[in-house]
Amino acid sequence: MTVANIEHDRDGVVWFTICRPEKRNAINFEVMDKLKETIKLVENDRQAKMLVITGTGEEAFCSGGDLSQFQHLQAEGAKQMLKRMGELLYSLLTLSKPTVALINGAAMGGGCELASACDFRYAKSGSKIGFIQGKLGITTGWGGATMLFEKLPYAQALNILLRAERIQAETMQAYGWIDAVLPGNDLREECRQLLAPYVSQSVAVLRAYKLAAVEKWKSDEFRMRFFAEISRCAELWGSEEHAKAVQAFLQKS
Ligand SMILES: CC[C@H](C(=O)O)C(=O)SCCNC(=O)CCNC(=O)[C@H](O)C(C)(C)COP(=O)(O)OP(=O)(O)OC[C@H]1O[C@@H](n2cnc3c(N)ncnc32)[C@H](O)[C@@H]1OP(=O)(O)O
Repeated sequence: MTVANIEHDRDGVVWFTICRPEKRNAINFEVMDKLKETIKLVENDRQAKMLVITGTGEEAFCSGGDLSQFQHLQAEGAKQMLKRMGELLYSLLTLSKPTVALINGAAMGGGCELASACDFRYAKSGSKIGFIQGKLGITTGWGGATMLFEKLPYAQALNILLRAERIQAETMQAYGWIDAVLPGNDLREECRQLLAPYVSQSVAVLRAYKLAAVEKWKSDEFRMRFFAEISRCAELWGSEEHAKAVQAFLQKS
């Protein structure tokens, strides 16, 4: 059973679907490998115009890191895992083609960071969005805070991170993090309708505009901030608060 599906639309849209509904599309090392492969494919495929990332099922887009797999990671192992996914989201953020997170349900923890690395976020009405890492005794560990501070007004970004709460998609739209709330009767078709004006442009035009946007994130200063956030999360990873919070979650399940 594959952990992710990659599909190519005739209009140049590449669809990456996480296929772990039994874990609410949690990200493990296999998903990371598939995502890395897809980002490289979209970057190098002249026919690829856009990348859409979504999840399988009605319940969740992505529930973040796979706690059942990552709970056993100690200091160095945790740091390597966080940096590995951080590099992936950095490459997604700076991909030279427009990207979309199609939020088909709950987005929690690193799932919100995955969506934050995309250019657009379209959410099914009623989806819950949770930068809840603070409640686990850690911070965002895949660059999510740095990206939020880049994409939202400072106080709004800090409000979302410090609250560490589950927030309705409609509210996150008012905050400026969600770009469109969709009925979700046929979510992919509703997404395709939003993308139609974009994919009518040539790959060269889409790529040129995206590069105009991401050049600023290719600076050493931005990368330093992005990976300093990850190092701070790694420091908190070993805290007793984090261990207890993870165990509490896994034992409730
Ligand atoms: C690695 C760091 C990273 C970062 O922030 O940088 C992180 O993402 S840390 C992880 C943060 N994520 C979470 O804490 C989210 C945990 N999940 C949930 O809050 C809920 O599952 C939710 C809202 C996504 C969906 O709720 P729902 O009621 O629909 O489902 P259940 O909670 O009953 O879960 C069903 C089933 O899936 C398993 N599950 C869900 N999320 C994860 C996860 N992140 N890792 C591993 N497993 C997960 C859950 O244990 C249940 O399994 P079952 O065997 O059926 O009991």
